Amino acid sequence: MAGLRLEGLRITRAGVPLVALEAEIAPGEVLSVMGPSGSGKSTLLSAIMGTLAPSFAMTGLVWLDGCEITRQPPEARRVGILYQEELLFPHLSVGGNLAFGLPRAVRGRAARAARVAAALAEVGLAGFADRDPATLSGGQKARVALMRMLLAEPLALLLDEPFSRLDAGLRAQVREMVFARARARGLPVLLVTHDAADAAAAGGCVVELG
Ligand SMILES: Nc1ncnc2c1ncn2[C@@H]1O[C@H](COP(=O)(O)OP(=O)(O)OP(=O)(O)O)[C@@H](O)[C@H]1O
Repeated sequence: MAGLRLEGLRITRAGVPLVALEAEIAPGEVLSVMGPSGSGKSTLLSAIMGTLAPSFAMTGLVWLDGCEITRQPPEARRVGILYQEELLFPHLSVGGNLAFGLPRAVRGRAARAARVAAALAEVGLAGFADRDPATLSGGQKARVALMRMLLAEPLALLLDEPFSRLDAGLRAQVREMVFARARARGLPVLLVTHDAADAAAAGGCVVELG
């Protein structure tokens, strides 16, 4: 099936069960994962990214658009992730940050610049390519981080509390933008959050860990 599927996923640490999850996220849908601190939310995201620390053991399968990717190295997985912090490269311009996300297959200066310009325009930041990321507001940084990740053409999107540092008004605005851009591309989204309002805004199913 298209989308992200976790089949009988079980993660243990020193033999102790931490995460057990069965889930299917269709293209354009969101699954919210909630649970107390330490319940394994970030560990679950690492398992999907392929970056699970060696102290954990995992069984079960991860499927992406019908391909089983459980043992694929992280760089081969077309999975995008946004963290609590935007993690923009401070030594690159906004455009440089965006170009970093572009696949190598997009060749030629003009073609790459056009993709970057279109991505900026898509989130209302036309003309921002030469700006220093340090001069952006929190909401603008969040939009750049989103588009850098989407320019890499992921097949699924993982969100590790990316709205938690934004204040209430901005939070709703950025959240809507992330979900809308993901829906427009038909991406399955797995959202980790402590906030019931985030999960409600996502509109999909909610699972609780722990
Ligand atoms: N690299 C690691 N090696 C061993 N144990 C780890 C490692 N990383 C996390 N843990 C432990 O695994 C458990 C789950 O951690 P995880 O970060 O997945 O929780 P979380 O639900 O994301 O928590 P929070 O909401 O606080 O971010 C915790 O008990 C944590 O201490």
